[in-house]
Amino acid sequence: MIPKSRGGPTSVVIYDIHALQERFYFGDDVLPCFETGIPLLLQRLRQLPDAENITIAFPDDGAWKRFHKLLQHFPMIVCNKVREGDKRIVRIKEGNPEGRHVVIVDDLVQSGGTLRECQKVLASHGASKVSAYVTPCCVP
Ligand SMILES: O=P(O)(O)OC[C@H]1O[C@H](OP(=O)(O)OP(=O)(O)O)[C@H](O)[C@@H]1O
Repeated sequence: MIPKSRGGPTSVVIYDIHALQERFYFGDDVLPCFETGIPLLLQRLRQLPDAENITIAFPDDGAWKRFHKLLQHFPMIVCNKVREGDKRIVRIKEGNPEGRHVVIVDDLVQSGGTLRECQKVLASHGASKVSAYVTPCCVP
């Protein structure tokens, strides 16, 4: 329960909301404001000693659609992901990780299976280092 503030509805800032319909979760006493954490990621990437060797990877089309415009000055890798029961099968659809520090950007981590499988496929195609950035993180 979020109490109303003295000035009216309380503002709640949500970073990288997973599904836009989740904004209707709040009642009239809450004013949700939508932001993205990508500027923080960009700031961090600029500080890295290998900033010139960064490639961004999206584990699936959903992540690509959401974030690619904000990261378009980096080389990119787009993957395909299919779920089979509890398994996630990730394949590279376009882009080349060879010799690159690849930063996976996704819109959610839940079990970590997608990140793990994505890391494996990037490493097996020659990525020199794999990191990940995800804003909403549901820790079971
Ligand atoms: O950490 P995990 O348990 O692997 O879950 C995280 C993944 O789940 C969602 O994708 P989903 O396969 O549901 O497809 P979507 O992109 O259409 O949401 C989300 O986009 C992540 O890629």
